Amino acid sequence: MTTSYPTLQHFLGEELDMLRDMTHQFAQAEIAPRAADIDRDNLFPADLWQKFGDLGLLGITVSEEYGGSNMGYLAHVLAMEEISRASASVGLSYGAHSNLCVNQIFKNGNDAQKQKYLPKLCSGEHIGALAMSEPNAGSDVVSMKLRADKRGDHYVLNGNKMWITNGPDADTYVVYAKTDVNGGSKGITAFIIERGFAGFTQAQKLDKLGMRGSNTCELVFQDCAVPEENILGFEGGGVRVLMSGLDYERTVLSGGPVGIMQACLDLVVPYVHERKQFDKAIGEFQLMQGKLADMYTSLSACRSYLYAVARACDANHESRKDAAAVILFTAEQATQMALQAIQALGGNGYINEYPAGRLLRDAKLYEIGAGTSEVRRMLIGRELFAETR
Ligand SMILES: CC(C)(COP(=O)(O)OP(=O)(O)OC[C@H]1O[C@@H](n2cnc3c(N)ncnc32)[C@H](O)[C@@H]1OP(=O)(O)O)[C@@H](O)C(=O)NCCC(=O)NCCSC(=O)C1=CCCCC1
Repeated sequence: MTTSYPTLQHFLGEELDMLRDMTHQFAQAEIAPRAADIDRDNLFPADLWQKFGDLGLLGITVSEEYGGSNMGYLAHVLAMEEISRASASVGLSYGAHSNLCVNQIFKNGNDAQKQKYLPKLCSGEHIGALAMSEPNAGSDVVSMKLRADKRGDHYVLNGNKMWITNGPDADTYVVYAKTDVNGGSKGITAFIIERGFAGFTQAQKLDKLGMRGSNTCELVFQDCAVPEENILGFEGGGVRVLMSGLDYERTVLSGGPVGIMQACLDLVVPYVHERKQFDKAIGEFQLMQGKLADMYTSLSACRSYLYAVARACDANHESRKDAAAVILFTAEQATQMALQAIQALGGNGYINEYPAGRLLRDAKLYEIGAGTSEVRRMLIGRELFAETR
């Protein structure tokens, strides 16, 4: 692990260690120095996408024939963690592209769709997004209202999507719509939509509390004609695409909060050596050492759980319960750790010249996006109860 102090070694093996170190070097050199500007000025750094592509990070779960690097979910988590450690905003947009869009097309697309869309998404020529939530369908996602009516060999989409990460910047979108408004979960179908399809527009950009370099917007569909070959999976099969995708999404995105936690420690450890009060470094005080201990323990537990869940995905033993549990735990711990970082830095923690406030604002997103903490608790409890009936 490339830190200035020892952390728990995970013995990931040569290939994964190299990937983590390479991503770390790149992210610290090319992203971290820009993180404050990205946040302050709402800058989406599109120039990074080609570089991510060159490093093989965009199609990390995709096989080589479609332009991917075929390294799996633990690799994806490591990349997500190191990018988010440098800038959580960039990490979020990276995760939305590479998991929510690219991995969904790879897992659910037919060969023609994968040939058409994945090489450009994996190289960074195109940016990806996924559109699930609507103004009145957030946690209750199955109640979505975006309609897709069949007309001959195409579908006509009408309605809108809300809070779409990468929405303003993407070229390729995975979009869920109702092909049977009375069909409940069996009425949902997934489509691949391209920027530039007539009747499809990227509307108002949303002004957010955190993750400010990751653009979010509303998408509007007005008589938008989509060819039937752009159905991802099959008509009426979208809920399976959506729900199974959420399991991978929750696992991979958990690299975000873990990266934020590492960034908190990266900030606090040197600070408690440099900052002197009562004629000694504040790290000499037991109360500060207690804070360091809590932060270290929390990060190590989150990281270890996350790597175990990602390894299970790589072994085709993904679990809905653990996907929900790992993001529940890492997200809540990251928010608490960012609060600890602010407290450890005292007055400096409360001014924007230092990154502690940004880490808190960014961490909070992970208690809401990809399912709220409440939905995650409901899912874990429901699954555990059902499994032990
Ligand atoms: C858990 C939940 C709250 C509850 O669902 P219900 O009870 O309505 O649905 P239920 O009865 O659980 O299931 C429906 C069908 O689906 C099948 N299935 C379930 N899991 C799976 C699975 N793992 N694989 C395959 N099929 C599955 C299930 O069998 C059922 O089919 P059936 O109707 O019986 O034919 C669900 O809706 C949920 O999770 N919401 C949070 C959405 C949510 O997380 N957005 C976040 C969007 S925002 C976002 O992602 C980001 C935000 C910002 C950052 C980037 C990401």
